[in-house]
Amino acid sequence: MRSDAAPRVAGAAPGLFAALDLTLEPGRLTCLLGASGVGKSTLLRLLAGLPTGVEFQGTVATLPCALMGQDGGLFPWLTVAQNIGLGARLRREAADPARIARMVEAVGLDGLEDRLPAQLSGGQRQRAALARTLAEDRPLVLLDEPFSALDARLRLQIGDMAARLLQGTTVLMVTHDPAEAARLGDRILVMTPGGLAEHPAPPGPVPRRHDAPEVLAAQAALTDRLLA
Ligand SMILES: Nc1ncnc2c1ncn2[C@@H]1O[C@H](COP(=O)(O)OP(=O)(O)OP(=O)(O)O)[C@@H](O)[C@H]1O
Repeated sequence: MRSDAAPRVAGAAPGLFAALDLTLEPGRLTCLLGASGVGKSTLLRLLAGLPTGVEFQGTVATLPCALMGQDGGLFPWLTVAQNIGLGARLRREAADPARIARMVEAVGLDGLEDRLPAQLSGGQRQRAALARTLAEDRPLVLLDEPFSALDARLRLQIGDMAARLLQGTTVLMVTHDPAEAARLGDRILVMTPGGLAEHPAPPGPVPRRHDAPEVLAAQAALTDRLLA
């Protein structure tokens, strides 16, 4: 879903990160990288209006959003299809079976619709959680390492698919993978305890080819930056 409003987080979390000012570009996919524990998930939760467990002094302006957290958040007693349609059910809207079927197909879970999360592999669970997030069609989508459990081939396929489906949506995606950021980020940000820094994204629309020279160069530069 499109929106011209720009979500923004401005403020500091004492002991975690210094004052930062993040304004997301409407309709663009922003990738956020940074060391473990620096506060990336905290930023997502602030934008989602959820408790963070840390003190935050500042302001948040956000939009109705869909958040895919690191644990996926699937309900164990609901099937894959029921989990994907859960948002509609919670809003007391009729679930749209055609939309659910499209999402199941998009993440390659055909035939597994009636399984419970415990009957799926870790990567399949992650794909089900992604399908649920994409099915929500919110103007802001927050993804916390959405492809971390996937093998290299699925990472490319599902990442490309998600970037296409989310075209025009404002997205903040946390990833630890410089290659993913170089392929999928319209904009790339690196978070440190000192705040946020812009890293130049390769040219061209996302998803970019994984082996394009500019993408490989951006991946290498980003890796160097994260190792510094
Ligand atoms: N509910 C909570 N209560 C107390 N502290 C928390 C809570 N959630 C997170 N923290 C702390 O806040 C800090 C930032 O956590 P956060 O999950 O935002 O980091 P992250 O950058 O997303 O890390 P990772 O890349 O490992 O997922 C960590 O030191 C963490 O221990």
